[in-house]
Amino acid sequence: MATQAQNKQFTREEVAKHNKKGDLWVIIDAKVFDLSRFADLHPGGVSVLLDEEIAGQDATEAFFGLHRHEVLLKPQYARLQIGSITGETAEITAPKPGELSKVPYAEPTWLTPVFSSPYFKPSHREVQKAMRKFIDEVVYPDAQLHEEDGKRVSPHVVKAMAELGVIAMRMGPGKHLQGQKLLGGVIAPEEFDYFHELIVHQEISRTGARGYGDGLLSGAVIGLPPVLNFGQEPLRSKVVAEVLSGQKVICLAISEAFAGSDVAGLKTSAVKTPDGKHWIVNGTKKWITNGVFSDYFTVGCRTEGGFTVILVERSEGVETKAIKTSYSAAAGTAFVTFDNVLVPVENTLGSEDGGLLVMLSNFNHERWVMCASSARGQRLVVEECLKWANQRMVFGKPLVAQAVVRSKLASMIARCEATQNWLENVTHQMNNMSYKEQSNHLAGQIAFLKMYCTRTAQETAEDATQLFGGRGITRTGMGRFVEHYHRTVPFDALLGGAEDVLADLGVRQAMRKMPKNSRL
Ligand code: HEM
Repeated sequence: MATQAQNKQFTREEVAKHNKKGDLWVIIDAKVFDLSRFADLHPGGVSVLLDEEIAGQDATEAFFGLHRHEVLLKPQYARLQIGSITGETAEITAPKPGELSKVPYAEPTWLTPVFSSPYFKPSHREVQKAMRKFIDEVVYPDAQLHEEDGKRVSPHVVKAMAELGVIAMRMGPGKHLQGQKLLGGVIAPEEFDYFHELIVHQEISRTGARGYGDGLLSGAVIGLPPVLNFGQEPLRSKVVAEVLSGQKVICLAISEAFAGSDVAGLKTSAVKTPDGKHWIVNGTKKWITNGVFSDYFTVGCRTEGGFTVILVERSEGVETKAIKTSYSAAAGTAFVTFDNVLVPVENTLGSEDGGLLVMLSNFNHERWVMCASSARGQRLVVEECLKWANQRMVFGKPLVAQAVVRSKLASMIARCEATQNWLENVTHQMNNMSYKEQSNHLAGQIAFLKMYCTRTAQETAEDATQLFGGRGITRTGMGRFVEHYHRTVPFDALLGGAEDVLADLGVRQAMRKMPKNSRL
């Protein structure tokens, strides 16, 4: 809110008199700023402020060519405003928490005025509204802070996510939602479908903080379903309740330095004790998201007759070390070692030697979640690029006046729209198929969708970096989201199956369904 001093009115002529060192005012978007004392502290230096086209003048265009709007919203800079220009009103406003963006293509069509959708009902909009407000107000500030300092998600965010049922909603529709007051009662658990879940993931992805986003208990999205679907009572209810309430953290521990997409090549072993009451687990796991701060590990193990999934609790013999990856340490990415870890046989998830089924039934949902986030991440970059191309002046014209820039924007927008539309179609199929049918019919579709999402995401990252130039490789300032996106986008192309592996899977699935009587 404007202070009394900020309500003062000045003419442009009055402002023009304050144009020297020690007495320096500028106009930005009809607001008058006194930079007299700030000039020496200005990160961009003093000389640029003393330029005759800036000092005492309207610096709006110069300012927005060099700074993000958020600079003016920071309290230490906002208080430099001393008033406004008589008879003029500021035009540039920051989006309010929870608001939809008005920038074209910054929202999917179902959230764009006048457009309609066959898929989304009023309850989806209600969930979207509640999620956006929650993300903007509670999660976004924490995300920006910890993406940078590498610390894990703050306890107040975990608490709020648990209370609003966000952790549970990220696991999809199902019995685990029963008894949860989702988003304070905005949606009944039995009404919750895959489109509601799609919204939850896409709103989270808007934080533009990829490492923190994974640190936001993504381990549960992939590590808890095996417990939920294959765990034995009473362990199942205990672990599910602990994780959904945010008291305990779980992760999925499958990939190893020895094998990633090649599940059959895993070396971590589980051998029964002579009395048959325990497993003894030995081995290592690598790139385990949330592993650093996990209490439970859903572990893929080699067993005598094949492959078994076992829930290992953090206990003697379990150690986790942080791995430095190209995104934030807030994700808690770990190298995990199991050294003669004793685990009760009741912790077996699914049947002994039947671990492949446990893993495979998890994959479709996991990959679809990644598609949801990836598609929304691309859209965020489209919005950044549209704003930049519009406000950045080059050769005396906005960047968007260049045909080559428009061509890049066109490709970005087309990829983004194609991805979201395919994603919505797949989501509709998920809503109308049983879990088993999904495994049978959607594994190929989802594999191709993920391959397409992550390839197009990388193309968009490249194009965006070109548009932002040096700022696209700078971690602060105008291009900070583009730099971040370009640096972290390869994660999506690797997690949940590398692109080439998924492409191959999709084609093999299709060939299996080829009719025997079909010929050219
Ligand atoms: C209220 C007035 C201003 C404030 C609070 C301010 C603040 C800042 C801050 C925080 C930065 C660091 C980069 C960032 O985080 O975006 C910066 C950089 C810079 N500022 Fe300002 N600034 C102001 C006005 C201006 C004006 C009028 C100019 C005119 C030319 C200017 C020129 C620059 C330049 C050249 C940089 C370096 C940009 C870069 O490294 O890409 N600033 N300013």
